[in-house]
Amino acid sequence: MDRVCVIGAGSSGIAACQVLGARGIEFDCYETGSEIGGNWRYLNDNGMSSAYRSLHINTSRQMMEFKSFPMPAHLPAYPSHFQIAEYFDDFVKHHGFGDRIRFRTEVTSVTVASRGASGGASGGYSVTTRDRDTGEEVSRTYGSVIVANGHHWSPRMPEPAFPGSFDGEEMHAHFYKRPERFADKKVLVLGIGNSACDIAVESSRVSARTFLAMRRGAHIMPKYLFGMPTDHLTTSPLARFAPAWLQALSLRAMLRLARGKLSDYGLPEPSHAILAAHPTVSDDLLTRLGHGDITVKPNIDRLDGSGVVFADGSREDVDVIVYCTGYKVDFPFLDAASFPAVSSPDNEVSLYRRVVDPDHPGLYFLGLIQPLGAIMPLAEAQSEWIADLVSGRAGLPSVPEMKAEIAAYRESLRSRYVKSKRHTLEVDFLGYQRELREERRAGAARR
Ligand SMILES: NC(=O)C1=CN([C@@H]2O[C@H](COP(=O)(O)OP(=O)(O)OC[C@H]3O[C@@H](n4cnc5c(N)ncnc54)[C@H](OP(=O)(O)O)[C@@H]3O)[C@@H](O)[C@H]2O)C=CC1
Repeated sequence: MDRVCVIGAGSSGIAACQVLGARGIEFDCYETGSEIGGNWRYLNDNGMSSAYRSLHINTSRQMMEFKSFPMPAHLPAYPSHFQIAEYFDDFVKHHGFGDRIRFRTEVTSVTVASRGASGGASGGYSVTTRDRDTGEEVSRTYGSVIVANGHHWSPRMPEPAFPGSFDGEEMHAHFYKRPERFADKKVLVLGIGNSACDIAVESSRVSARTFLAMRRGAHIMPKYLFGMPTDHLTTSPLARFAPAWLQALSLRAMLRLARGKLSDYGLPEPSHAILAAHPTVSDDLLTRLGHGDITVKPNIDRLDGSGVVFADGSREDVDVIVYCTGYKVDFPFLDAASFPAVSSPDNEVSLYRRVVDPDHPGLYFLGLIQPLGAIMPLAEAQSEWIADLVSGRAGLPSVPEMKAEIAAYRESLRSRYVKSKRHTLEVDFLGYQRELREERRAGAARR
């Protein structure tokens, strides 16, 4: 069996390492930074973590833990990034594969190798790495490559850029770490995703004024409903067996009961259905709005020197704009022309069951999903399927069948979600696990 290359030792990469190791599949894992944990390693020296000092995950501990190593019960329902990074360290120690990760080693290119170079069925892939300390570049050939470099690290600024010019400071959420920099300033936070809400809440505690501008409303979900983490309700037996419309209806009723109308807090009522957008989870936002410490605004219309003019024609003086406008799906080591399935500037991804590039046998993408829930257990389930494929325990359908599944998935996104570059990777936490289980069964039958 060919040796496997795993790119990245964040939460998805380490899930792959664990599964490959347990199946006796040889692998090398390359990580640009000095430690594991990816996004969850605050101030990661790979430069790719978007974590801020106060970050706590917004899915519950039970939702995010790996099946092969549950999170300790003493951790809170919503652990901090410090606790999550420590849990990942313990996960790697527990499974004993730390010595297989080559730290401070950046993958600079992955290209299709000439047929036979790896001894595998396909030609395999030539993976070039650069040692960050010595600068030494090495190329090795692998039959299979698992790409797990994350999709929340490459900042996406507003597109197109807003007209006009701004005299103050502009920054993307990726670079935000602590609120002190906003002390006594007039801060404008753009977006209504999870970064925008967390950053606006923090800013509102120290700033002179905080504005939160958005181009549409969002159904703000609390972290707790009826005394339990909200995602315990969304993975309850009702959610397991009820159709999507019934889940949405009951969630809407529960939110209305517990939280009231969003317009009561000064937020625009969303024009989309409740599960038609990636959830924005925040308890604190509504309180900060109620305290009058955050002022809601519509989208920016234009930048105007010392301030900003909004879509409703109002103008405010602003010192700092924080663009919480999401991230690009980005693979700097893949040439866009050679790997079009993952190279769309609009985050469109064409992968069979969100993992397999039909035109590149042996190339797998891990954790390249955006669940209504946590990525970690899904990356673990994807890794089990990839291990089936690598070890020959499962086979894939034909290329046309895979492309038909991709087209059907894209169509399902179009019909369900608000059109946005942030809704190209969405999967249902439970439904996607079911899908992978069925795929593994079907794959085994194809051998
Ligand atoms: N505590 C946690 O666990 C946290 C998790 N996260 C996760 O990280 C990921 C990234 O989140 P986030 O950084 O919030 O990014 P998102 O992509 O989720 O949200 C981007 C926001 O910016 C808006 N936007 C994009 N472009 C423009 C524009 N040109 N003009 C106006 N608005 C614009 C989007 O609006 P539209 O919908 O119209 O496109 C959306 O409201 C998500 O998966 C999120 O759940 C983030 C922070 C904390």
